[in-house]
Amino acid sequence: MRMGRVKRSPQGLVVTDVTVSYRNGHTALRHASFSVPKGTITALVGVNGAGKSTLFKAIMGFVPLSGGSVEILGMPAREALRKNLVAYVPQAEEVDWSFPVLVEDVVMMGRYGHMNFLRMPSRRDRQMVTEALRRVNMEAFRKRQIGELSGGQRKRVFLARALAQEGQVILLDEPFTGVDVTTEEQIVALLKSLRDEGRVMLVSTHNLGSVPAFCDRTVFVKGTVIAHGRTEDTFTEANLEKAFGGVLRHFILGGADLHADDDARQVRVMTDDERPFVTYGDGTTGTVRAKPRERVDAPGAS
Ligand SMILES: Nc1ncnc2c1ncn2[C@@H]1O[C@H](COP(=O)(O)OP(=O)(O)OP(=O)(O)O)[C@@H](O)[C@H]1O
Repeated sequence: MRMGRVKRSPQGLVVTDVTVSYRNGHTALRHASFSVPKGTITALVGVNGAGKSTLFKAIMGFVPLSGGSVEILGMPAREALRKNLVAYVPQAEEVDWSFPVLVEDVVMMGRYGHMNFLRMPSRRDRQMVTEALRRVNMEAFRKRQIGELSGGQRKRVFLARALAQEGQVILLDEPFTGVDVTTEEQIVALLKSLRDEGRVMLVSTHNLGSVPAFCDRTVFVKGTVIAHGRTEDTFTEANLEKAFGGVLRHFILGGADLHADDDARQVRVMTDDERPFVTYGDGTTGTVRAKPRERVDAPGAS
């Protein structure tokens, strides 16, 4: 009797030895490798220009790879993209907001890949759009022009488009930039519920403080992947130093306890088990005071 093949449970995303060079000859990523299991939220962190967006573009097939490969849900990236399994929520700057289009139309774009060439929305398509708008709390805005919305509302609309697409792998480029605390909390809650459905979320962010609070895994990027793995193992002072180097100041690690502190201009981030504390410029140390509603961006954040 022949034994059936043992089917491995597929990884969410496997990036192997990826190199990307732009047409001007600049190599933005060299030999980048990491993997992410299904049902996880992964943070992609690094300074401006580290290559985070390039990594997203490489996964989406927007830029050609000069080397390496990307596997998504156990299949080559091209196949997963063709099957509409990957959704991308771009940075706000990449979108032309003057283009006159209604919120519901933007979300319906997520359904295009599921429609035939005539692009006539079916009842199911319309239901999916309504459901997606409901999940991001934007139903009331469906007839508004996208250009009339606030930054946080636009983010939610693009997240709704990803949901309408039924993306199993969702790439979010800086979802918290220009977003108020309540919207950030709503987005985080939504990402957690999507994770519990077994989806894969990759989130590039400057807001290092919130990473330990909701990201299961962290990928540190600096022209390549310098560290990756479970957040509790990788979110260490050594990796933060490597990724953010000498510019590591003006922010304090501490998950929900993150706070800005005028006295802490020359902060070094230290982690003491799970309880972070800070060392000030003058060498004194302190524990982190709770001030959870404050956002502190890494240096160089736009
Ligand atoms: N189209 C392009 N042509 C040439 N070089 C580019 C192009 N896009 C990005 N780069 C360069 O590649 C490097 C990585 O850029 P990328 O946008 O991936 O960084 P990032 O980590 O996403 O930065 P940010 O946090 O500012 O969004 C930078 O040095 C950038 O100048």
